[in-house]
Amino acid sequence: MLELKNVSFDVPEDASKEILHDVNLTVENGKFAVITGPNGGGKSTLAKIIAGIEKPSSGSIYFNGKDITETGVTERARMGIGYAFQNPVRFKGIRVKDLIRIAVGTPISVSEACEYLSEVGLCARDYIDREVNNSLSGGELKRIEIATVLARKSSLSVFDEPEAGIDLWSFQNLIEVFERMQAQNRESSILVISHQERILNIADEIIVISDGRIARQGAREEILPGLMGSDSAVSICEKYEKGGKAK
Ligand SMILES: Nc1ncnc2c1ncn2[C@@H]1O[C@H](COP(=O)(O)OP(=O)(O)OP(=O)(O)O)[C@@H](O)[C@H]1O
Repeated sequence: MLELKNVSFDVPEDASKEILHDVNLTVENGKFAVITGPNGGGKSTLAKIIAGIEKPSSGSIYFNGKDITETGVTERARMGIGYAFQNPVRFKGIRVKDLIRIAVGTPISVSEACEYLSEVGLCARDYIDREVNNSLSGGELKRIEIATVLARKSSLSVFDEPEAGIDLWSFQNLIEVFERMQAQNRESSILVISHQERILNIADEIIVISDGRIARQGAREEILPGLMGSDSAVSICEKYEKGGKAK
């Protein structure tokens, strides 16, 4: 279980600019939680704090009862927190198969590495020996990164806008990937940052972040109807950008 208690974050160079204010959040084991809300609300910052890339200015983070506030990204990965960036990093000189092997953490065969690529809809033989550099398209890179998170088999997997740059077919595949992840390990949790209605529709819990604060959080059945209001997930952003509250 992940717990954030009174987490705040201000820009290191300018302490007067607080990006997250007093965030309290719990993701129980086995849950699929989605964080949504308007652009610039603080979602990616929160994901980076959970992954250990950024340290909160105040507050505490607990993972399975252990205080991990001071631990860095590598240690958190070892503890079972996987993270996929909004904009994945390119690694010149590293091949896709190496990246997957690093994620698994133990030596694996090429065909085992290929299975993870197939999971995200990539034709494995076309990609397994490719370098993770600028020659990969944004959508390909995004899917390869999702494959590495699958390979990690983390107990908590955090995905920052996994749908960004992904075509419609792959998007449906992505939903199935999440469903399979949870079916394979009922205790594993997934935390996704997304604006997509189809991802919100499969969430157990929805957390709305606006202006650095949790505006709403609760079960999907409770939160989603107020967000959808008119007809689409776009209304989430519009409502909050106008300073409105979800009903
Ligand atoms: N290092 C930084 N220095 C200054 N401002 C920052 C820094 N990091 C983030 N911010 C600001 O903090 C706010 C929250 O950013 P964040 O990326 O967390 O938002 P988000 O909710 O993920 O947005 P989006 O939906 O557009 O991805 C934004 O206004 C952003 O410009």
